[in-house]
Amino acid sequence: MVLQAQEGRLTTSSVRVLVATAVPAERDAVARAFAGPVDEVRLPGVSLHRTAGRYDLLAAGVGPALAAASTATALTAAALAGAPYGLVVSAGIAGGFPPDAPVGSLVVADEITAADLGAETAEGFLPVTELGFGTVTHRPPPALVRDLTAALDARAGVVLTVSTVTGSAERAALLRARHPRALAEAMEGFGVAEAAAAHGTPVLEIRAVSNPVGPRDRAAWRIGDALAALTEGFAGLAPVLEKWNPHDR
Ligand SMILES: O=C(O)c1cccc(C(=O)CC[C@H]2O[C@@H](n3cnc4c(=O)[nH]cnc43)[C@H](O)[C@@H]2O)c1
Repeated sequence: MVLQAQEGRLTTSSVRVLVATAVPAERDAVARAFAGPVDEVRLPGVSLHRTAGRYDLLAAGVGPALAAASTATALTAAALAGAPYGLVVSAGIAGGFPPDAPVGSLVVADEITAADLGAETAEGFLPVTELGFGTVTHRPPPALVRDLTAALDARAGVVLTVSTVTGSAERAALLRARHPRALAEAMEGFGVAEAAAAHGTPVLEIRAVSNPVGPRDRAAWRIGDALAALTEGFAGLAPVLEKWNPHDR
């Protein structure tokens, strides 16, 4: 690892970054932000696209379980090779809660929260934490979230992880009532964050909004616009990471 003096502080200039998207189209949108060739690295169970710089891109699968399994595989392989990642980024398109996260906008998670991990009871939904288990929220490094939000002209807030895409105004309102700071919902962030936490690795979630959270209208999803916003977001991420001190949590 190369340590450099920057504005009087020591920063790490060679943190390796694992970016986990759900599908190859999202992974390729991230790749377009980086110049130079991309090499394929095959591991048991997953395949990485390695950029000329410090980024390994992984199409980790749809949903929190497969995303966690794929991310854990990549993290373990890197650790065993003696080249662990210093940061994991969950990235892709997402539903945005109107009016705070409009279609085409970028959201950086300051909390990554599993919205449906718990139990329905007569008194309503209880998260697993209230049942005495585990966790439902991971918090990315606040300084990095702040700097990225400013650099990307993005919004910072809670990004929910759901196993079922919201398809009604009622469900959208219920989620917002339970999570008033929620800006977006997607299906992988919490799984990716659980894998990162198991390795003691900081995590980010960056989402480009392709559709409003609410009544299902799949034909209206602006996937192309969201993928373009994702590419732009990752182009802006690199300079912020250059300055990031991983010890600033
Ligand atoms: O059909 C395509 O060309 C295409 C290109 C890129 C991505 C997709 C997906 O379907 C990605 C699925 C992925 O998107 C997230 N997502 C997007 N909107 C929502 C939502 O409203 N609620 C929950 N998740 C959403 C999610 O992370 C999915 O895994 C297709």
